[in-house]
Order: sequence, then C-alpha cells, then structure tokens
Amino acid sequence: MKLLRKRDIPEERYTNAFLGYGPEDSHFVIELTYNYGVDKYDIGAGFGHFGIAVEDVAKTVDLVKAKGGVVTREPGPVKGGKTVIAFIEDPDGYKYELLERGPTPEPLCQVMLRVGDLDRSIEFYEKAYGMELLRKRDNPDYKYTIAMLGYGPEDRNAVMELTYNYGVTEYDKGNAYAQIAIGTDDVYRTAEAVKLCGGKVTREPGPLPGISTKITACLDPDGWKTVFVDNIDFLKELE
Ligand SMILES: C[C@@H](O)C(=O)SC[C@H](NC(=O)CC[C@H](N)C(=O)O)C(=O)NCC(=O)O
Repeated sequence: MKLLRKRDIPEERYTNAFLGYGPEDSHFVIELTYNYGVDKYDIGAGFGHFGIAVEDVAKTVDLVKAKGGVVTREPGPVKGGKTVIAFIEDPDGYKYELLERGPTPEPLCQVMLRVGDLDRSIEFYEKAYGMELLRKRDNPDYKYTIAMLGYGPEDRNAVMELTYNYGVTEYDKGNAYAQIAIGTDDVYRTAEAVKLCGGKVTREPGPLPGISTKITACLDPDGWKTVFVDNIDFLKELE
C-alpha cells in the first residue's frame, strides 16, 4: 500500500494516516488512527479482516515473511473451497486475508465483519445503505454462511463480507476497529433511510464544526458503525 496522507490533530490528540492502492477520491483506503499515548487496543471477536487481492499468494507471503511480518495461515485453498488464501497479521493484531485473484483496480477488496443474523443484515445493508447482495455462500461443513454486499462487482470494488457463524448471535467488538466510511450525495436522506430501516443514527446529519464537511453516523443491527460523508464536501477536503 501507499501512504496517501497523514494528518496530525494535536487539539484532539490524534494522528491519522490514510493508506491504499490508489487515490482516496476513487479507491477504498484504510485510515489508521494513533491516539496520543495509547499503544494497545482490544480487537475483540467480531471484526474479521481486511481482504487484499494478490496475483500470487505464496509469493506475497514470502515477501511478508522476509520483512518480518506475521503469517497466521499459510497459503492454500480456503477450507471447503478453491480460492487460494493466506492470513497475515499487522503489528496491532489486525488480520488481512490475501486472496489469489487476477489483476484488479481495487486490491483492497474486503472488510469482513461477523454478524448475528445474516438475513437481517442483508436486508439492512440493501435497504438502508443501498448496497447490492453480490453473492451468498453457505459452508455447512464449517458451519458458517457469508454474504458479499457492495456497490459494484467484487473483482473491481471493495465489498463488505458479512459472516454468520451458526448459532452465534453476538460478538465482543473490542475497542480497536472503529467504522467504515461511505460517500453519499445526501447525508440527510441517508440518515432518514437508516432510521426507516430500524438502524440507529448516532450522529445526526450535518456539517462538522470547523471544516463544514457534512456527515452522519449510524449503527447496523449488530452495532457496527458506518460514517456517511458528503461526496462533494469530501473532495473539497482533499484539495
Ligand atoms: C474465499 C472466501 O470465501 C473466503 O475466504 S472465506 C474465509 C473463511 N471464512 C470463515 O471461515 C468464516 C467463518 C469463521 N468461523 C470465522 O468466523 O472467521 C476462512 O477464514 N477460512 C479459513 C481457512 O483456513 O480456510
């Protein structure tokens, strides 16, 4: 990944770094936050991983190992499937799944979150967030079902991978993973849609003090947070 932007907000005692495979106005990126003086977080059990598509998982794993990175699952076909995967862990314990695929404009391709009722989540992500259910796959041998949802095909866009483990309805979310951010043309309408679908709006829509970017924040049925950011305001912020 490339470091795209770093900003220090001393008055709020944190520093952000934005990393990804392409510019923030057209790519999914990871926002890492350092809160002054805090060097450890609890990742919890609900957050799964970020997915990165690579053309050769084994070669990537060798590179990760050569740089002293931690590999928690060696390359090989996913249990119950064919896709070659591996898992690596960053220095804070966040997991990254490497997925073997052809070339893609969006290598940073997934956020996996565990949910307690897959159909409830699918309905919410479709109706409140306007995502499309791209595929759903049950893996009875390993007692889980996944649903991929997003705004475009998986081979060219970052998607949400929601995982339901049979019989598990709740997860400890820890205090490390914060949120995904999604662009919207109208934060007010988005907040309305979320409320109509039974989601909880935790930050009413409106401009942020100081920078005037309009945002709204909400929780999905499992309590996973999403921040919606006005598309035009966001582009101005990047200027
Ligand atoms: C290719 C795509 O389908 C996957 O990579 S699925 C990855 C798979 N997911 C799970 O097992 C989810 C259920 C699990 N109990 C959880 O909550 O994480 C996976 O991680 N497989 C591991 C493996 O070694 O194959």
